[in-house]
Amino acid sequence: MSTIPLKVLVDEWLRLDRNEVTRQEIQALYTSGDVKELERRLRTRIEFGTAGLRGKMEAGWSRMNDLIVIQASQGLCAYVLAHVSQAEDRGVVIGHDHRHNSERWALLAAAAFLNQGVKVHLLQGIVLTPLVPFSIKKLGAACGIMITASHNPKYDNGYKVYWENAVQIIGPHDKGITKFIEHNLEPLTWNTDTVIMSPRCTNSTQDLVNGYLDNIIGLVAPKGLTTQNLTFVNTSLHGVSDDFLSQAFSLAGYLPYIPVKEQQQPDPEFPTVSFPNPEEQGALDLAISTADIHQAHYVLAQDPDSDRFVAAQKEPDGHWHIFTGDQLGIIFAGQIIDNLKSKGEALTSVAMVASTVSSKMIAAMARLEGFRFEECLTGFKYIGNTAIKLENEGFSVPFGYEEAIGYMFGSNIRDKDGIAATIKFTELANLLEAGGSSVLSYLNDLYSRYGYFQVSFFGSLPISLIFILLQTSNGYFICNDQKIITKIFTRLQNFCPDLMPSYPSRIAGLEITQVVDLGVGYDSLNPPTFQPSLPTTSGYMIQFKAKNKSQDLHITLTIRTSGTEPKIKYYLEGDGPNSGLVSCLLPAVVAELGSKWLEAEENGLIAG
Ligand SMILES: O=P([O-])(O)O[C@H]1O[C@H](COP(=O)(O)O)[C@@H](O)[C@H](O)[C@H]1O
Ligand SMILES: [Mg+2]
Repeated sequence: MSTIPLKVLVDEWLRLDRNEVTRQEIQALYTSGDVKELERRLRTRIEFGTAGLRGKMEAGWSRMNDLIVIQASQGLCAYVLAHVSQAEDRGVVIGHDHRHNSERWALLAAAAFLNQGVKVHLLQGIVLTPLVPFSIKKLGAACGIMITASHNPKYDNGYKVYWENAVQIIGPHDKGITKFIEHNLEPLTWNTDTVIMSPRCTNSTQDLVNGYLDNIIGLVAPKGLTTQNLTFVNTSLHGVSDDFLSQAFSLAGYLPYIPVKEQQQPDPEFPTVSFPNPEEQGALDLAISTADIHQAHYVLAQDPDSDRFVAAQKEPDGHWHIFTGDQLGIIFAGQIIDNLKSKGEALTSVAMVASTVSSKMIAAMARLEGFRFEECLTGFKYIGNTAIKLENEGFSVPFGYEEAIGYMFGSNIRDKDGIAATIKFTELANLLEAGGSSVLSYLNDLYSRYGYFQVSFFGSLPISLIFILLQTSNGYFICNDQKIITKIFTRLQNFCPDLMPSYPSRIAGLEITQVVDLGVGYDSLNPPTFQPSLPTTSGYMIQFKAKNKSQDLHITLTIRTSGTEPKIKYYLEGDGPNSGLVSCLLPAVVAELGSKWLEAEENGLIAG
């Protein structure tokens, strides 16, 4: 589209779009001569990112709207018909969350599939994301769609796509589907009125929800084995989880949790949080104050589409410890390994998966316990597909995780699941309570068994009291301008203009010893091909390893562009024999990353 005159793009939009609101948006921008905004909206087409299509709900090819949903569904349907056997009758599973437009887009997607003769398994009512992969597997469907923007701001919405293996799509399907979308741009139907009445549209939502909950209950010990002395507060962050979680608690035999009333019901306006992302600082404030009022022991939280999970524990001094994504990953891995060991099961045929930007603690556990650990690219689609690959090699894969508070349990859902994680966490907390312990103590126990890993910073201040050998510090910079992002990464790839490629050679007094650029497929330590062991990824992603020989300090620093939000994310892990030095080093690395590498001030980046 790069050479097409803007007027042609405007005319094409007005020719195809039948939604009066979005038509008017483009018309008004054209009438007022807002070329800049029209360029932003119409010059490029929205692409599959970390979790499908995701963007602002407004008119334009680069945004989320009716036309984009129809075109994406038509292209996906044609691609599935061409690549999946018996796709017509196996059908597509379609679910949606509670966001503005979500139900309408689920129906538009359903209409597109029905129009091409493909059966639709419509999950009716508001559902949670993990129900889609569960249903695909249960029904043997050909693919699945979930309309959600997960944790993004209220103005956004999205379109997650699952393949027949019930995992979100990766290459080559993402590129293949994109091509098919480009060949199916002419909308064939806008009619959603007949979808539900169609004989090819089935509704077994209640059975599927029951099966989904049974599956989760199957992950925990039978009723009656836990004490009930603990009080839990749960927040759904205005998302979809409460209905499902309350049922799961009851089926598991747990006493009901105390919901954060103001955030309990699905609300597309997300009125009490500016970002409904449980990873954001402050997102748990209301839950924590509710927990204080009720003298609760733990706070539990799911993200709005209920595929992610976070928790906090009240410490004896009254301070709340919010577990990081890596800490929860380590805790769940420990819980599963301990459980398998208590049953006398051999661990040699067990495998676990984590993304390459997650802590390496599970690798340390795997070495000591003798199970297999495999890392993969960022994004749960890679974790799910890696788990299936390992299963095909004969391993059982009871757990996988990513630092972005995503956890996968058992083999029936190869995706992260906030309800399953909440139930497993609650089971563990109750079990530990029976032995006079707590989840935080259990984490410390795991540190001393397997090594000392800890996320320990609040801003730049170390807050952990745990003795640390290896520490991580993750964060991000907000950047809304793609051109600035390109400029920043191009500069990093050409740091010394005389050398090609030439990445930075030092940071915070450490010497860079290895650069792996997964955006271009380059590993400085793998001559002569310089091919990295992980595949290349769309967007930017560069991993640096650095060391200070004299003080025996090491860091791994990964910088990447988010595929769901306008952010440059960084993931930093450091180790050395002197934990005090590591504690001082990490903020110094973050500071230099911001000021010198990313030139945050000059580029108008906002640190998160
Ligand atoms: O939004 P969710 O809960 O589906 O989560 C999605 O986005 C997260 C953030 O991705 P990024 O770092 O590219 O922004 C990913 O970690 C996750 O795998 C993906 O499923
Ligand atoms: Mg989510």
